[in-house]
Amino acid sequence: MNGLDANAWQTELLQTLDVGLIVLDRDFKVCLWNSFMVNHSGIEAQSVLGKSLFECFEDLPASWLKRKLDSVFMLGNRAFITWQERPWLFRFKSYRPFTGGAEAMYQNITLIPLNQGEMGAEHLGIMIYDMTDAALNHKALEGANDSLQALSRTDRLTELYNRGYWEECLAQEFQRFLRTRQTSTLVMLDIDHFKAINDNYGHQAGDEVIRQVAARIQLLTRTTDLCGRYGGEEFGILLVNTEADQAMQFAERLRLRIESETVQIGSQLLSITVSLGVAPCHDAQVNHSQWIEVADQALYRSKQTGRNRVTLADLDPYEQKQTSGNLYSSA
Ligand SMILES: Nc1nc2c(ncn2[C@@H]2O[C@H](COP(=O)(O)OP(=O)(O)OP(=O)(O)O)[C@@H](O)[C@H]2O)c(=O)[nH]1
Repeated sequence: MNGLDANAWQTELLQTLDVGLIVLDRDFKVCLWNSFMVNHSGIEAQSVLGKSLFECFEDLPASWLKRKLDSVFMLGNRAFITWQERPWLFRFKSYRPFTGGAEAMYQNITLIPLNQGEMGAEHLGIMIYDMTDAALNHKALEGANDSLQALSRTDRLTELYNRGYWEECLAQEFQRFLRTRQTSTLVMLDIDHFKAINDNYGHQAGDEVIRQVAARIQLLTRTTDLCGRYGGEEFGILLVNTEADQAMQFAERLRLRIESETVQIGSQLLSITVSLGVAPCHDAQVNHSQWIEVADQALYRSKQTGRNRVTLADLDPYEQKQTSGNLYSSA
């Protein structure tokens, strides 16, 4: 085989390669434009050969790309641009049926210095790899992981956080309090006489009451607050960056809201009340479990003293303030 033949089949191979191939000179003028580029850009080689790439493709990120190309020309090192860094350089449609979901073809780019001399490379090859399948698979996997993570944190009945994840958040918040001394306050809430609802109206009615109480909690809290289902009909609400008096006002508002809105079960309208315990984070608590314990004691006190009320925990358990109806009182 002579040199001319070798040149011919090498050119033929480059033309049919399923990879985009462009060769540029130092003025960014196009010296080679293979059939992959013709097929995907819709622009024939004779329309771009001898012209500046940046004149032919005005939507290229010119200053960013020129910087990259110049450094390959000068330093003579290869450079890579991945689809994660920049999804595409040339905005090509993605035709393959499997990758129909992609807005455009995802690309990995390799920049290769060619004809290296003392003054750096004289030419530069740009290779464009179609990464659409890999990128979409990667994104689908990420999406599935996100959904799985959300599912593993969520209580199925109420769509609030489940106990495990909510406690993790509380433990983190407790650590943050130790570092920053910024007070957050915990509100524990339990539905009153819930067993009677189950007994009188059935378990499904009980579930609906739990769902409705959760919906009201979600409605009255901010997105930064962390609401979880702690047990059957008990909920934990962590009010981030909130002092005890503001938390008491919140808890009283929530209590009133639940008391004033009936829950419809079939043709019946049920009146629901809840008891609450409020506990700000405090130095006297050694960990988040003690924090829950203190709030739970205040909740227990609300139950003991008649239910449908809010009790503020005190480090001295005999010094608890309460609200019931519209009145604040001391126990
Ligand atoms: N429907 C339903 N019931 C539940 C669920 N989890 C726990 N329970 C029931 O909730 C009831 C809780 O009753 P108790 O702990 O005696 O409390 P209570 O009747 O609310 O009384 P007080 O809290 O003292 O006002 C029990 O009957 C549990 O079986 C649930 O997911 N769905």
